[in-house]
Amino acid sequence: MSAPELIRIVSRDSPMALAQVERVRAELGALHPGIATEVIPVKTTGDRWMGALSQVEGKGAFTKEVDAALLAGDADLAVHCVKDIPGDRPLPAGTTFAAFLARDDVRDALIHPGGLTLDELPAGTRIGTSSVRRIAQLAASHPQLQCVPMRGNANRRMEKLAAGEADALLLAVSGLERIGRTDVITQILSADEMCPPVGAGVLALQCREDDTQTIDAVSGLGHPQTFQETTAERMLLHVLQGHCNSPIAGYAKTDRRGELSLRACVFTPDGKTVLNAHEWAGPLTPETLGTSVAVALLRQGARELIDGIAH
Ligand SMILES: NCc1[nH]cc(CCC(=O)O)c1CC(=O)O
Repeated sequence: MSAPELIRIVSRDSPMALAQVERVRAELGALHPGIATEVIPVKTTGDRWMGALSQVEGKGAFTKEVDAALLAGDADLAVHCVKDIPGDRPLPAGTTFAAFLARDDVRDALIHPGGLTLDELPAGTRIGTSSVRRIAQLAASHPQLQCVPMRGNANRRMEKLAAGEADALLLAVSGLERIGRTDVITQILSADEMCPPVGAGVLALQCREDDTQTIDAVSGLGHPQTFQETTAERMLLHVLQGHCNSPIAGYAKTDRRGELSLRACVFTPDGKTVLNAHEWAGPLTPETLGTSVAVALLRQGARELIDGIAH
């Protein structure tokens, strides 16, 4: 199969999303210098709507319009944060993952203009985040702090912080790296203090499943270890069937010996109940590891907990 002359790349139009596309273009350019690329930015429902995501299409709000452009043939390749791709339903029919790029930092960071750490923040400090995963974990570890709703892309959240809408923010380290703003970080939270979300720090390349020309051209950008980790995490999310208000964390990690393990937690929104499971893959495939950890959480009552949260 001959390589395509041009690959049209569709993505959200936030500064972070466009930086992600530039990474893809750079990696693709190094692998296939002969392929030209064109960027097609689109605004998604998730970018326009500043209320609760559960009031729009929930988790699909950041991917719907991008996937529609891919399926309509207006673009050949979609770049998504895996974290933003719904895990409780299959990918849109007719599309497939062609590659997962090497994983970036999975951790969350605190941004506090006064330079304090989480432990040092005075009671009542307002943390701007609408993430149910961050809210639940913070309620469990730092109940004296108060979360206030905060949506919008990372640059806009920093503007809102400067305008006094919150006293501090929690944002992904990888996102801040992509927009060149690691300077605002005052503390990086370890994955043990704040368990990352499924797909943290991973970019997915999605194609039409019949477009073997583009799939073949971009599949060389895939990172095998990231593929294994992401596959285990997404299977966990699929089996748990979480909804857009489910506080779920899941983090698969490959150690120095190459051994894959998966930790996952399901919380109540108030952080008072924390279900926790951790397993090593051993001979299991990543899919089976994800299923096994999900089953361990279901045995602890995850179904009742997830279904008990309004959405
Ligand atoms: N919810 C938006 C979003 N989607 C992916 C990232 C970060 C980058 C990543 O984890 O791939 C962010 C920003 C954030 O949570 O701070």
